Amino acid sequence: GSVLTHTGACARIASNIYGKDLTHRQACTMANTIKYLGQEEAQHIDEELFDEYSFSVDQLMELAGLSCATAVSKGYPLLSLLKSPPRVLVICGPGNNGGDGLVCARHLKLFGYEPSVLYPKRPSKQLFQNLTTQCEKMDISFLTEMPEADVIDEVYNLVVDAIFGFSFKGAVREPFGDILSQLKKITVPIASVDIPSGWDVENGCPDGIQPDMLISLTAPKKAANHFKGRYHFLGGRFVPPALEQKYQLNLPQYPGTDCVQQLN
Ligand SMILES: NC(=O)C1=CN([C@@H]2O[C@H](COP(=O)(O)OP(=O)(O)OC[C@H]3O[C@@H](n4cnc5c(N)ncnc54)[C@H](OP(=O)(O)O)[C@@H]3O)[C@@H](O)[C@H]2O)[C@@H](O)CC1
Ligand SMILES: [K+]
Repeated sequence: GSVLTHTGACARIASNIYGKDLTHRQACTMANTIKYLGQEEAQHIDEELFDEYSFSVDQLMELAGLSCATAVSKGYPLLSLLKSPPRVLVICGPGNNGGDGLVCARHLKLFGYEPSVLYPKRPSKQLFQNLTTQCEKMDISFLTEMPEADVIDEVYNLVVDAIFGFSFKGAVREPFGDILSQLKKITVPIASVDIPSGWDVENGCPDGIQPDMLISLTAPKKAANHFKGRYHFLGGRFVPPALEQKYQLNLPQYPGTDCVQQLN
């Protein structure tokens, strides 16, 4: 009945069943628990989805962003929000994690939320321009600067963190350092897309932001071991079974036709 980390849970299950020391990977497989990916492995799976399985970024980003909006609507239903109108601040970074955020904002709007987007560093690629236009055409406002923490607490019901995903490395560069330091001060919940931004993809970040929700895409990354928030969702229901098997992801069964499932 005690709460265990993923690693602890795997080890306990494996030793209960097999009564011997196993590597974490073996334990995961034998205990049939979901695998938590390292940074390189996440990048390999990403490359394989595009190069071997011929998906386009747009396709997977649409499913990833839809998963994020769906998870938000499950954790923070419209009727439960304390502030009206149901404003949500979506902060988008310079890579594909930021693209997931733009898609998420668009679906949140369709679900009845009032998203505003902060998108301070915009890549020139057509994909991101298109996603930005789609949001603008849906009357989603774009902020010109990061609000102070007390303003966020006053105006917004929650913040979607789509700043950095599994390619984040090294010390945070501006303007994202300032943005993350405001996010450390807010009291409204943060929902992080794939990785809590600023966290090391494998080792987390003890003095970083502490999201209330984490939406792991494809499969959780090792940093998710350090997640202490209330809701951990898995989304990105697009992994072909052969790829899942190759990387021994042991993904749990999504319920029915849902695009997300709650892990804890
Ligand atoms: N395959 C999948 O499962 C799918 C994955 N998807 C999503 O893609 C995400 C991965 O996207 P990604 O690879 O584009 O990188 P991401 O993490 O957004 O960041 C890279 C950007 O951040 C920057 N940057 C890095 N470090 C920094 C620092 N210290 N300080 C400041 N900046 C820093 C870096 O800048 P640069 O190094 O180029 O200057 C670059 O611009 C993944 O987590 C998931 O959300 C879905 O869309 C579809 C299916
Ligand atoms: K993130």
